[in-house]
Amino acid sequence: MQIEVRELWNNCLNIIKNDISEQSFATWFAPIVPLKFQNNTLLIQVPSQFFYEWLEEKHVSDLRKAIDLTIGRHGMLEYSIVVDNGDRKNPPITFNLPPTNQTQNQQAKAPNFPNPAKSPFELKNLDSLELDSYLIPKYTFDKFIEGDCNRLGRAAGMAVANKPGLTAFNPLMIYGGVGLGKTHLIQAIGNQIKDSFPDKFVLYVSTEKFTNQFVNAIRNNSIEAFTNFYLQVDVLIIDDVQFLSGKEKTQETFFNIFNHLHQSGKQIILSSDRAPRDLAGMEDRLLSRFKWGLTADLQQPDFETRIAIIQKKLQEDGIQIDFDVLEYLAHSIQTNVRELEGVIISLMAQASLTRKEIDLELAKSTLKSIVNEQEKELSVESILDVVTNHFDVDLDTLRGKCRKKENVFPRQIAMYMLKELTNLPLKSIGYHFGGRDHSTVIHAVQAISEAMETDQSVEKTIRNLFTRFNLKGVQS
Ligand SMILES: Nc1ncnc2c1ncn2[C@@H]1O[C@H](COP(=O)(O)OP(=O)(O)OP(=O)(O)O)[C@@H](O)[C@H]1O
Repeated sequence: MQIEVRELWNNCLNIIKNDISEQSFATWFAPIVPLKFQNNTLLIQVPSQFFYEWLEEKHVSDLRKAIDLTIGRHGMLEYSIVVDNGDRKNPPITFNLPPTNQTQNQQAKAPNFPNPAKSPFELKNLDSLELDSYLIPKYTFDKFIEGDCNRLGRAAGMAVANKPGLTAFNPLMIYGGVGLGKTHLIQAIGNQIKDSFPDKFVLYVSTEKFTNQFVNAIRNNSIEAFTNFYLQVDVLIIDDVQFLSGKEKTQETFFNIFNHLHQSGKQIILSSDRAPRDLAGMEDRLLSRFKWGLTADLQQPDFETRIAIIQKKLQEDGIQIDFDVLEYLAHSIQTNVRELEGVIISLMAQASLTRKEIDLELAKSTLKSIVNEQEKELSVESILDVVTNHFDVDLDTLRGKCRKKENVFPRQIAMYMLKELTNLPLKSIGYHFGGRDHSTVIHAVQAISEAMETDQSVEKTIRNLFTRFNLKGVQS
């Protein structure tokens, strides 16, 4: 029986492995222990309540698929959670993973519109139906940390949420790079409107989904029903409009829907990964509509905002960490809030697995294990490694306070390289050299830049160091 359950679970793992990232697999599935298989029910042991909740929230569809393919559509899954004293909870918690024929998968997944039960094409009378907005409740303003990076977008979003369709911000277009909070912000607007104006029909839809619905409507000869459905929306939230690029027919239909809603005083909220002026493959008339209201960008969060975001996320899980750990995390992950969240989650998982406190050591080892190869190559450590090897100084001396010329020069080169090869702000570079302030870094960068102009050997040295990172030459 034991062998059978292990084999069964290994088969599940092989299926899941193909569907998720290596890191997620290692973090969330490798620690699971299969315990029993009986009456079509697989019992697995997970290390903590947090694990169980995470799997249920994020990997329900992966598990369902694996169970379907190994046990069959009637397969069930049960959890046993290891409690703090190392014992298993008894009886096991039954995981809410029903057989496929009464599946709840769709609810657990990202909004998957249209849902057959509520197909927009069958919609006859809005009043008689409870409509799904496809909003995720956790995306609220309260959880969206404000900083210089998002102040305008957040304020405009609040204004729109308070008076949908009645401000000049129509459409409201939020744009910005990957993982900077566009979806969170536009969903927060939708959630707040739903709270304050329960009668309004708020609809969130990704551009991809909108396009698929449109293509299906063409195929089913139901364009009119499709358009009519959208014309009944009071607040239309469309995510990732850059995906409309090059899709002329979808753009045309969207243009008509847009015009109609706008003229009727309905609110339109859009997100894009770039500014309207940079949206290639988009009809001019649509682009000009996008610019009618307010366009606000989300930028990379600054250090203080990153600290606040980390604090908030940990607070939500009732976890407190020392400021030096917070500072380390905020200095190490600069670009993307999603990445920042990923690290926090891995950190919590590691702490839960190893039953350790989240301290600097755990933060460093967790972070180290999740940076990808390219980042590894250009990590602070690797750059300092190249410099210390080249000049034959040890790391502590390089980072330390010694003012001897033979140490100052490599230190200034290291600062220069960090400035050139990473996106780290000057303050963070200083942090890696015993907490020196940004003016020391500016001075070092200037000194090396000038030396390169006047002294060919310095220029050659830098060139050599850069080639270690497969860069063709010095970036000016
Ligand atoms: N200011 C913020 N405060 C709190 N959480 C944030 C903030 N900005 C982003 N996040 C979180 O970061 C994660 C990524 O955000 P989101 O998915 O909204 O980014 P996005 O810009 O839509 O990314 P993509 O371009 O990949 O679609 C989410 O979990 C979100 O809650």
